[in-house]
Amino acid sequence: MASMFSLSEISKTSSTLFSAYASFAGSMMLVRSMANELIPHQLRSYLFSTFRYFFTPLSPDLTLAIDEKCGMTKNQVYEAAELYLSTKISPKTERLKVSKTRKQKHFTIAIENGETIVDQFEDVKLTWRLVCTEGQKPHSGEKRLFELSFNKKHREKILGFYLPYVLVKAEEIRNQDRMIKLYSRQCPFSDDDDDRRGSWGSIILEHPATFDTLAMDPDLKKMIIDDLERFLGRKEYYKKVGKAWKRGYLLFGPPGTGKSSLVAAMANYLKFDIYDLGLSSVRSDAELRRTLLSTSNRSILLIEDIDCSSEVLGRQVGKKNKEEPAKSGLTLSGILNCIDGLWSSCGDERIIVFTTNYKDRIDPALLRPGRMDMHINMSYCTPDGFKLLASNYLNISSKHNPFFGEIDGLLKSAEATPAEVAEELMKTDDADVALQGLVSFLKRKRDEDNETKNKATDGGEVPPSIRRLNEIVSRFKRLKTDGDKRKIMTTKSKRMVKGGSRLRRIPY
Ligand SMILES: Nc1ncnc2c1ncn2[C@@H]1O[C@H](COP(=O)(O)OP(=O)(O)OP(=O)(O)O)[C@@H](O)[C@H]1O
Ligand SMILES: [Mg+2]
Repeated sequence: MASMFSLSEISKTSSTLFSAYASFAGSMMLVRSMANELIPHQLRSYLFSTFRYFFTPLSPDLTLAIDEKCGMTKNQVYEAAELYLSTKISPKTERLKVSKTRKQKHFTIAIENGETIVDQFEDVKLTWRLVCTEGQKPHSGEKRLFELSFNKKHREKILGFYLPYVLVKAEEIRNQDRMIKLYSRQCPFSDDDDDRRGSWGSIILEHPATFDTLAMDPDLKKMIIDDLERFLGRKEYYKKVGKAWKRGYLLFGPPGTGKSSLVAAMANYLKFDIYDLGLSSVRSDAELRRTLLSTSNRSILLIEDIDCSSEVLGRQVGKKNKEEPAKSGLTLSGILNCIDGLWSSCGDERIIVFTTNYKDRIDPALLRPGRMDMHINMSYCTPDGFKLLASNYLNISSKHNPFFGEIDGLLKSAEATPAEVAEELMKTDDADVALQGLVSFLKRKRDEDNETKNKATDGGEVPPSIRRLNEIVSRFKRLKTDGDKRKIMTTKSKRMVKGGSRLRRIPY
């Protein structure tokens, strides 16, 4: 056919095309290498980006790059995003990273390099993407960042509301998985081992007490929870009024009324660690300062049985035996000043709790107005307290139960602690038998109380030393049966062993 090219013509055309392309490519390479030689690097990248700007269609999206680090420190937004996104993983995600340390309760799940997650915030659709690249400098390791893309018109909303929302959500997730620790001071067996003195050892606090399981006056309980909530939300307020962001509680009441349980409930509620400071092991102000400085924010500093500590604290004043060196150079007001001074200059979200069985015996410095923000009286078991314990321990309510009325009446005339009532309720699974046992126990208690009162009226007031002895005996009886429940919180726990003439705690 006339219109058809002959084979030789086709090969001629293609060889012409090829040589034209080769010469074009050659000239481009030449131009490029000349440009590399002649145009400085910065100008070159500017020209390229301008070129790209004019020749690529305008994107309606904005991408925020959220680097893992800000210089040397961790980027809070990156950390929060990592946690937040672990709850947003969709079934479409193809690669995930799973990890767990020995002490973590749950697996940590995170997306892998290149994976994307789509999130919705009000009417805005957002896309998160994890990008991992090799660091540019040798040994600089992997560089990780999240890219967050969304429509440009939502910039204000995302920066002003969405990212703060991610930070809050991440904090909530962190708190859910956070394990609360109970710190105690490590005390070396040799008094000369100064290096280890004052350092803290910790175990995971697995005390089950919560505000729901605590038998106490419902109004008081609500007041404490409200107080804690208000405290947590008042960071700016404390700053404004120029006060350290801390709160002090003095818990007082007879043994077994739930002081230590309340501290555990507070810690569980706030997700704060507890630092249990046994004052008897602190030898000097310097040691105390060092010890307190190594406690962390969002924690409760617990000083149990402060009335007993005052004996330790007073030793340097009333040293009876001149041969025996003073073990403590501390006074309570010295300690309080140290705590005040340190915490007004460093540390946030601190709670201090002192407990005592005898409020009337403690140093007036502690009771001075403004020192402890709340004085909480943990009292004997009330009818309301009993109802809660019955529901928790036996899963029964007051409805149609013939024992409840009688027990309510008995609780008004006999002083029984929640620990004693709980002890009776735990004796058997049969609710009626347990309640019957509690009735007999309360009657016995009431008769004993009356007997003591009668003796007091017959032969004058019971001397304080006898009263104290009675209290110690009843406390001991309770301890013997209730010991295993107390082992975590109390300072008189199994962690103590006898060493020489003193009781010493086993370091963790
Ligand atoms: N108010 C309460 N509500 C619920 N359980 C309680 C309460 N008080 C005591 N218990 C029970 O008694 C046990 C001992 O209580 P806890 O150690 O809290 O008393 P405490 O007031 O600290 O005593 P102590 O003055 O001897 O240190 C708890 O583990 C708990 O089982
Ligand atoms: Mg206690």
